[in-house]
Amino acid sequence: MASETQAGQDGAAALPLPPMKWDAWGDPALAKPLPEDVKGLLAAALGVSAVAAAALLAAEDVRLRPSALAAEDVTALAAVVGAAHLSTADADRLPRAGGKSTPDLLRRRSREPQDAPDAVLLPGSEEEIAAVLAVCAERRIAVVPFGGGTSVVGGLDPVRGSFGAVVSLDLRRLDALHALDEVSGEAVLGAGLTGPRAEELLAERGWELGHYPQSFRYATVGGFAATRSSGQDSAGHGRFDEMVRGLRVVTPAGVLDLGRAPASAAGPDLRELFLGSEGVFGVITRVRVRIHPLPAAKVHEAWSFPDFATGAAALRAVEQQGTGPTVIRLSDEAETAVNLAMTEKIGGTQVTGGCLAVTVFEGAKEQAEARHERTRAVMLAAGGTSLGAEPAVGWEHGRFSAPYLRDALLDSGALCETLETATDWANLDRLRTAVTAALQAGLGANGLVLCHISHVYPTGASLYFTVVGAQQGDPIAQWDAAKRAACDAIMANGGTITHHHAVGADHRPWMEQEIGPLGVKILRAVKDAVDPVGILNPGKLIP
Ligand SMILES: Cc1cc2nc3c(=O)[nH]c(=O)nc-3n(C[C@H](O)[C@H](O)[C@H](O)COP(=O)(O)OP(=O)(O)OC[C@H]3O[C@@H](n4cnc5c(N)ncnc54)[C@H](O)[C@@H]3O)c2cc1C
Repeated sequence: MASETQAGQDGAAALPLPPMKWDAWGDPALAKPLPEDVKGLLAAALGVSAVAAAALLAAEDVRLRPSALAAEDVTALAAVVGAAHLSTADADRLPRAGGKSTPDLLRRRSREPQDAPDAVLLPGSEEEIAAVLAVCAERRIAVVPFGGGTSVVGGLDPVRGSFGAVVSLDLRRLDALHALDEVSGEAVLGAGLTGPRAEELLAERGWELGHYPQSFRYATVGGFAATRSSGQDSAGHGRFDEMVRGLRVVTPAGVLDLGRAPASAAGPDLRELFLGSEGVFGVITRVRVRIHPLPAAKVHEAWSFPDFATGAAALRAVEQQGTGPTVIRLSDEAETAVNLAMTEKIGGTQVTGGCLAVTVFEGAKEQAEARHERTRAVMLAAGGTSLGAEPAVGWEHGRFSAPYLRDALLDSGALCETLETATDWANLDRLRTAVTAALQAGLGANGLVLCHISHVYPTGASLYFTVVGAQQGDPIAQWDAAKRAACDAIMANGGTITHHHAVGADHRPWMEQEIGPLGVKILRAVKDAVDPVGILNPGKLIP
């Protein structure tokens, strides 16, 4: 890596690196190239050509903009976290340069100078975080809280805003299980715990949180809370924000400890202000969550529906009758046809025609079986045909692998990205049709638009779109145009700008339409109260 950073600060990483590769998803050992037959299919059906793909760069060839942190700022911050927990080395800045959206990954391939935080700090306690925020407010340095680094909405963009420099506040050292209350079924988790580590610590005592987003292996507890994340088991365990009983948040104006009782009538619930606050109002340091005993049994069943509308009606009936699946999801015809729900079978023989649905049930053995039987009856009555357990087991087996597939697609010259929204059941078809049409128009005739439902509520559901097309010209601009068209279609057709990916920088232009000008004014007023200098995560969430 070449930059004109302060002398001696270039070179080897001084801090522990994030576990993910800096320019791709996850563990490089698990990355797989696309099989030749899938490449052939992509070339024939979508005109995808590997020639279009910008090559990956070696880390040494990346040029970062130089660190703008003054020597006195480095000294002041090192006095708080310790010199061993601060770095301005490019090798530490590069892996915190952004999140893992497709534009993020494509930007990492650029030979032009890339944006990166001016320094990385690893605080070890709430006191250190409070002191870092005080130094940054006084010295006018912006701060981007960094959890697992899996944002797909530009939530980690190293924006300096009106400040002279920006630092990444990597929260990985807040990784303790602080308390486990087996009587109430609650645990207090450090914000920097990754999903697997949190589950491991709970499992040692026989408990589970049950939050499994596709980014589970790398995302953190603080990140889940800061983005209102939703996991694949949301039908059984709820969204992450529904699991949160309490939060500790360090703001530049002081510390908040929110959530005193299982329920309260003491005015508006301030936890809600910090859930989904995306590092703009404060740094979440601890999260008190509802937990449940590790399930003793699991039952799987997959289903085929003749079309998406029939399948969606079945999911609605299951949710409205409360029959209790832990997982319930439905792929549309296009997603079913390419076997996207079962990553390891992509491009292979079709598992079913029509639309594939997956259900999983958990709990004590009798509970899981009873939930399965009740749900089964509703699915049959709604026109479903059982495919047995195997396709649902297959989905579960490959459920964290799809992001590796995206890397392989990008390398092969395909453009691949996702977006999501939610609406009421009565509006689901209208919204899906409008967003599909907008994405299709944005990608051109050869683009493939796939959709699934993966989160259901008594009154509505999420819609998750995956697009695959040929990279043409500047793929970042190509996706930007398609995404803008889709976001406009979402707003015009009664959807929310995001169901679980959050707002970040990418959805910020639509926030005023989402919550109205008075809503924006309220968020700005809260920002002024908790972060009067405005150092926290500039350019995100609030328009
Ligand atoms: C391949 C892939 C699949 C995904 N699948 C899902 C999914 O199934 N469900 C889902 O909900 N999301 C999903 N996401 C999105 C992402 O994983 C979530 O938004 C996740 O909750 C982010 O957690 P993180 O720890 O990685 O946070 P980061 O990406 O590090 O940060 C996200 C935002 O929160 C802020 N932040 C992080 N930690 C804190 C903290 N402690 N205090 C204050 N602010 C903080 C950051 O500043 C940033 O604005 C996916 C992303 C990818 C790349």
